[in-house]
This record gives sequence, C-alpha cells and structure tokens, in this order.
Amino acid sequence: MITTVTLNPAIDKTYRIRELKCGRIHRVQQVTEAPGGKGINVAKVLHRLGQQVVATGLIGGYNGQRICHLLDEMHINHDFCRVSGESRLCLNMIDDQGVGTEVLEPGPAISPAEWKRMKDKCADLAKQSSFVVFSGSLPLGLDQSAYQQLVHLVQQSGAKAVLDTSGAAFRAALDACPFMVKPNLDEVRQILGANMLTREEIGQVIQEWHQHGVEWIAVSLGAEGAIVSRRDAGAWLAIPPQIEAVNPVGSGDSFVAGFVAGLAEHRSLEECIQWAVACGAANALEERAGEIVPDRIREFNPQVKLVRLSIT
Ligand SMILES: Nc1ncnc2c1ncn2[C@@H]1O[C@H](COP(=O)(O)OP(=O)(O)OP(=O)(O)O)[C@@H](O)[C@H]1O
Ligand SMILES: O=P(O)(O)OC[C@@]1(O)O[C@H](CO)[C@@H](O)[C@@H]1O
Repeated sequence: MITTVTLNPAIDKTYRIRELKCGRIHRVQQVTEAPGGKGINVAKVLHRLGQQVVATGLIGGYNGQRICHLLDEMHINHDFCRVSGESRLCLNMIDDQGVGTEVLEPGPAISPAEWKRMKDKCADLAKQSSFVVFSGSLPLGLDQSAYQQLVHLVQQSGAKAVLDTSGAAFRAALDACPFMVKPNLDEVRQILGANMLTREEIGQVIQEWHQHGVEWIAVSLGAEGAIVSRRDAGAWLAIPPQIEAVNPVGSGDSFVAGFVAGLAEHRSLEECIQWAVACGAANALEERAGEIVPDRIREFNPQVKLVRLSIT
C-alpha cells in the first residue's frame, strides 16, 4: 500500500476568465472543482495507475466533507484526521492566453491535540505501507519541523518517505533523511535564497542532499522536464514531449505519483524517471489536477528523452 499525506488539503477551483485585471469585476466563463492539495493529487494519480493507495491528512469543516465526498465518488480510499477548523479553498484563474494565477488560502489552525492524532495515524498507516508520500504546505499552527517529525516516524517503521514541500519545512525535514525529495526549481532557489541557479549549482545542492542521506532527488523544471539523481548512480536530465499545456497545476504531484508507482513496481531507474515525466506531461493536458488519462501516459512514455548528466 502507498499512503499519501496532505496536511493542508483543499477544494481546488479553476476559473476560466477572459482577461484578468486587478480592480475589475470578472465574470467567470467556466468553473471546475476538484478535491486537491498536493498529496490528494498524488493519491488520485496513483489510483488511476492501479496502485493501492490511502489518502490521509488533516481535514475539517464543510470543505473537508466535500473533499471526502468527491474522493468517495472517485473510489479513492481515505482515512483523514478531523480537525475543528475549515479546510481551505485554492483558486486557479486561467485567462484566454492560458496564463494561470493561483490564490491559495492558508488553511485551518491545527491544535496540539489534533497534531498528536495525526502523528499516531501516520505511524499506524506507515506500518502497512511501502511508501509514504508527504506533499504540500503546512496549515497554521504547525511547527516547521512537522514533516521532519513525520518522516522520522514513518521511516522508523520501515516505510520509505517521499517529500514534496518548500521553504523551512523542507529544510528541516532533510535532517530526517527522506528517501526521496522533489522540489521544483523555484523551491530550490527559495531554499538557497538564490535568484538564479546554474546547472553546476543545482548539481552541488543535489550532492549535498545526497551526502545528507537522501537516496533520490528530483528537481522539476516545468515544461523543460526534470533533473533526477540517485545516490551512487548518477543524474539524468529528463525531457518531456512538447505539448500544448491546458493546466499544469498538479504536474509535480503527477510526477511524484508516477515515480513512486514505478518504484513500487520495482521498475528500472530509467523507467521510473520516464514514467514520472510522462505523468507530469499527461497532467498538464487536463483541466483538473491529477485526473490524467492512463493511455496518454503510455503514449508519452517512449517520447521522454533521458540525457546523462555529469553533476554527481
Ligand atoms: N508544459 C509541460 N509540458 C510537458 N511536461 C510538463 C509540463 N509541465 C510540467 N511537465 C512535467 O511535469 C513535471 C512536474 O512539473 P512542475 O515542475 O511544473 O512541477 P511543480 O511545480 O511541482 O507543479 P505543482 O506544484 O503544480 O504540482 C515536469 O518535471 C515535467 O516533466
Ligand atoms: O499550498 P500548497 O499545498 O503548496 O499547494 C496547494 C496546491 O496549489 O497544490 C496543488 C497542485 O500541486 C493544488 O491542488 C493545490 O491547490
């Protein structure tokens, strides 16, 4: 079984708007709604790939009920910790040019008792899981060490932790040596406090994280693909097929899902990378995050190019 942990789930709303301008009234052309938050997107893709998955995390209020209802409709197993606050709404407004503008609520405030229940649930689910995937931002009230605590706890029970988050929470979690991390390039820049990064500088960071004990590192680069590195095995630049993206929100989550599905099926290193990149590209063609078409992944998979890099 694979467990996905979303500490800050969301109802993802996508608005199609002709032209977005501050200070104006906008009439929405089309509205779509989906259960979201990064870990929930990972669960949706894993489910589509035929993996046995359970989605957990902290969920509350009417939005929380709605998220559970939407997951039930998709036949996705979930086992969330209920909290007293209201789960958030995340808005993505896409204009006629295809430019997306995201507005993300902070999420509810979590009490120490709610956090304790979350840790207990993670420990229980980890005992039944080969992989536990942690994705997304932290809701209010949680310490920046939240992922560090959870990664430590699940890896103690033998499951492998995969982490996709940003900022201080990411930095702190590195101390617990997650099995895999997947920041995007902006997140790496933010972690290092750098505006620009050369390929060599990305290589140095990857080396540093490997030395820390992280086995797999993927730095995703949007339409340009990803740099993926395995400790003691080297690094690759993976280039996706060129596509006309519809909505790339959730491509990172789809990448993580594809990668973990490959690992769970004991596929080769190259196959895991290609599958992940194909999933990311397939997601970018859908209106809703994580609702990829498996046939499209099979179509894209052989089109993903792998170039060996000499950065590690
Ligand atoms: N426009 C695109 N065309 C082809 N492939 C894409 C495109 N956008 C994303 N991908 C694929 O998906 C992967 C992940 O995308 P990206 O780097 O945007 O992740 P992210 O920023 O973490 O996304 P999110 O946080 O919205 O899930 C990329 O490495 C790439 O392989
Ligand atoms: O605030 P976070 O957790 O960093 O990001 C939340 C979010 O933008 O990420 C997903 C796409 O990756 C969306 O489903 C969701 O709304």
